[in-house]
Amino acid sequence: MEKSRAMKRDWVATARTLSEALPYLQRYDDQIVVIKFGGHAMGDDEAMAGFARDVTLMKQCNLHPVVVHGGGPQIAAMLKKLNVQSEFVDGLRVTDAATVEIVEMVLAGAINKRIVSAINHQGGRAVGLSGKDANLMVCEKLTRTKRDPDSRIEQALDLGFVGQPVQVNPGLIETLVRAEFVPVIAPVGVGRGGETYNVNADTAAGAFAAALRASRLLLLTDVAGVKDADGDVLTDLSPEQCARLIEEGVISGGMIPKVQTALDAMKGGAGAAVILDGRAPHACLLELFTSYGAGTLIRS
Ligand SMILES: Nc1ncnc2c1ncn2[C@@H]1O[C@H](COP(=O)(O)OP(=O)(O)O)[C@@H](O)[C@H]1O
Ligand SMILES: CC(=O)N[C@@H](CCC(=O)OP(=O)(O)O)C(=O)O
Repeated sequence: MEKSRAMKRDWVATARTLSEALPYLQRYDDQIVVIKFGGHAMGDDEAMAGFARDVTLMKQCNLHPVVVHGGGPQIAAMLKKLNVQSEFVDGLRVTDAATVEIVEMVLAGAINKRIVSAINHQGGRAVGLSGKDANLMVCEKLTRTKRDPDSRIEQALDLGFVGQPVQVNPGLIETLVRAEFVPVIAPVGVGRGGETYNVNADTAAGAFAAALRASRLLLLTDVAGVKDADGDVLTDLSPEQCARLIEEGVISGGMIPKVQTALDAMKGGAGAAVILDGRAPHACLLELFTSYGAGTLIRS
């Protein structure tokens, strides 16, 4: 008797949570949400299954998820296995001709199909693509310079086949979304001469979020959100606050391009961006469908 009463209380709480989701389901009805699923956020098979289930639930609720995935740690493991050295400049992998082949194999092959299978296993209809399909993401070679500390002269850095998206053609994605599919996109771009480019997955996700005028860009990473100088997660940030935190050095390392991607995507047409911990169970659902949210919301 005692036990069944306690169970009933749990059911009521569950029903209340479902009921509280109504305004959020209405807000995101027929909206596109781009989700960047980073290599660190992927975790084991159970975490992958949880992510796939949440994505399938979103689609079932008539919210249109578009997944852009990374795979940095998985590329690193494959390069190590094949004895290929790799280095990073400003968080970007210097990518020579041999490396770009391995990057494409890992991202557009193994990881892309793992995510597609996981979503389809949950009853979704995922379709795996890379930026090469239908010229989805046309790139130019990324140019970077570095100031020599002694002469103060800017020197050009050659990162090889690292691409900067210059044109996103989202037509195929829009067609798939309307036909009830879930696009899963590997951040491999195509050059105007047909060459292959390795694109940072945050950058690729931001470019798609802007081109698709997504109502949200969710950047799943391995920290709870953007933290202040005391290490506390900030729930809301404006572009001005982001600029100040970068200037003060509170936002540093890999978080700088992530925040920059969020700001660029918003400038390009996305509604708002959220940086959140992809390893936390149901992170996307909590962010989209509850009043608590998760992570750091960046909006104007
Ligand atoms: N203010 C900050 N708040 C949160 N994380 C920060 C901050 N400044 C720097 N970081 C670092 O940024 C990292 C996230 O960037 P990165 O490792 O490139 O993520 P991913 O591999 O998911 O793309 C965090 O793990 C953290 O070490
Ligand atoms: C140019 C560049 O650095 N490309 C990245 C692409 C994958 C990526 O960004 O994956 P995560 O999001 O898991 O880090 C790389 O080669 O690692």
